[in-house]
Amino acid sequence: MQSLGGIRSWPATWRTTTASMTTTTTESVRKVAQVLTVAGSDSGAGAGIQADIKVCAARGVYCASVITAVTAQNTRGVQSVHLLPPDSVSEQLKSVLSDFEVDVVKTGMLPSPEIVEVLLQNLSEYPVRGRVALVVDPVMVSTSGHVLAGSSILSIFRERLLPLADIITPNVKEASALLGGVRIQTVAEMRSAAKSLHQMGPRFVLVKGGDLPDSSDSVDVYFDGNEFHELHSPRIATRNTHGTGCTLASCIAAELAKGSNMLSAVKVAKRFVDTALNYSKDIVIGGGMQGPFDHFLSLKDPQSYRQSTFKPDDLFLYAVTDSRMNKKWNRSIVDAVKAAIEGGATIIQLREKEAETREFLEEAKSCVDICRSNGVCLLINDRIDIAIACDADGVHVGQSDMPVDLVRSLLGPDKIIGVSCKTQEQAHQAWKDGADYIGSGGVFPTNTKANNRTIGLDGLREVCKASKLPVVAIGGIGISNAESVMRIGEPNLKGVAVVSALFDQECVLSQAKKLHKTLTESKREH
Ligand SMILES: Nc1ncnc2c1ncn2[C@@H]1O[C@H](COP(=O)(O)OP(=O)(O)OP(=O)(O)O)[C@@H](O)[C@H]1O
Ligand SMILES: Cc1ncc(CO)c(N)n1
Ligand SMILES: [Mg+2]
Repeated sequence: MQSLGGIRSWPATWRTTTASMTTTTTESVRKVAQVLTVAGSDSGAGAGIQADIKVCAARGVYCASVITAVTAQNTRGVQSVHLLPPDSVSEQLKSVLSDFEVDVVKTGMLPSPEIVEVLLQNLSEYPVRGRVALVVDPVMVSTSGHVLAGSSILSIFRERLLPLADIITPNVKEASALLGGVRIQTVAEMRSAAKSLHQMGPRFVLVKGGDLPDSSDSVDVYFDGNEFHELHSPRIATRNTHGTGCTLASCIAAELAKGSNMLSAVKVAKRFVDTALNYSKDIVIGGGMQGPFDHFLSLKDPQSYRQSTFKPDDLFLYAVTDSRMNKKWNRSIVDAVKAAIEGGATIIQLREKEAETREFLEEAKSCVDICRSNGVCLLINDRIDIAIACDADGVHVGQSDMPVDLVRSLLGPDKIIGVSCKTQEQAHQAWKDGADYIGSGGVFPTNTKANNRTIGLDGLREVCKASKLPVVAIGGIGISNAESVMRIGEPNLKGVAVVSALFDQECVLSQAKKLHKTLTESKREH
């Protein structure tokens, strides 16, 4: 198989040629993998064009769309189907194929022989970029039993479209229809159907077994003309399987567009469908028998959204946990966090250098619940993986941890990122990289952090002056000296972060209350 380009990025000199001149620019260009889906619109957005675009986006591939039909569909079934005129389909195809560098064309609902004809015509006029380029999902009947493409398309499919296809992905009913109605009720019959379909000309065949009766596994049969592969996954008990077929085919197309070989693309796609079904097995969208699922693995219960978005004033009394201190005082992280919040902490950071990952994750999840129900943000020190896994509000990183811009790209735009800065240069960089706040210190000598240079109140003032970001002071701060810190009077110094002053104490609650009082008084005075 010829390999495809995939995502290419080259920073080298780029030459653009126009009719009148040649310019040389050193700007880098980033080519992206591109799929074109030719399919029907599903108003319920679980299948069809809408699914295809979501899958490609989820897989990091651009997806252009040519609409062949507009269906009125929901989770109860298909209410109507409106075919677009073949001329309109043809215009859409020309627009995309004449302009975009399409790597892979994926077809879904092709509801009439005339529409297949204009597709074939355009594919011959505008060869696509990759030569492994055509994924045909021969959509015919919806799971609810509605005909999306009738028997009139069978002969043009068999004779002209399938021979051009790199892969076809029929479900058992579609495989049966293409083969003139043969019985397909077992994996053995799926294998024999795959073989017969291969003789119609596609390079690879995947017969999907989502609708195979009485199977505890969901089995798909792949045939490359030589060898069979059975792809098994446990059948997921869910009503949300609408659009699995479109999703599988689009994911195959997306992986091919990135340069994958066919078998790897199919395996990734199967795993993607499986993961998405599992993630969304209990979501409720619509009142009918077959619901859509979540291609981005990110739909959430409205209750679970972050209660409070970050405000600079949240840095006022910033509590940072420490496992050694909790051990020493024989309390859990969860109890420490509860007491700190009750005493007035306005933001929490879990800084657990010694905890085992599994244990830390469980504790972090409990802390997220506590913080969220109190409207207090929870950050994780350094461990981006834990922050993602427990859906914390953000992370705090040091200068030798993962760079802030990379953290931002991993966590997305709405998570909080704080970064420790000792110098003006670091403060400038924090702003450029998209941090939300700066932690600056150690202001005073501290035992909590070994080999940590003390910057003093002067150093803190410099960092504040160098940045537009809100700053929280850290290092050796407690009830006795918090006021002297706040007195430096820089407008972006929003509060103090404390470790020992709260957690290396017998009673976290009373220390938090005292510190909160001190800070409130010093705020009133300045
Ligand atoms: N309940 C399930 N659990 C796990 N995998 C499933 C389940 N249902 C379908 N699949 C998988 O989803 C993919 C699509 O298969 P299916 O046979 O349902 O296609 P389809 O009928 O064309 O889909 P649709 O018409 O609903 O879009 C296959 O890889 C199949 O194994
Ligand atoms: C538009 C459209 N395409 C494909 C399918 C198959 O799931 C569907 N239900 N609707
Ligand atoms: Mg199905």
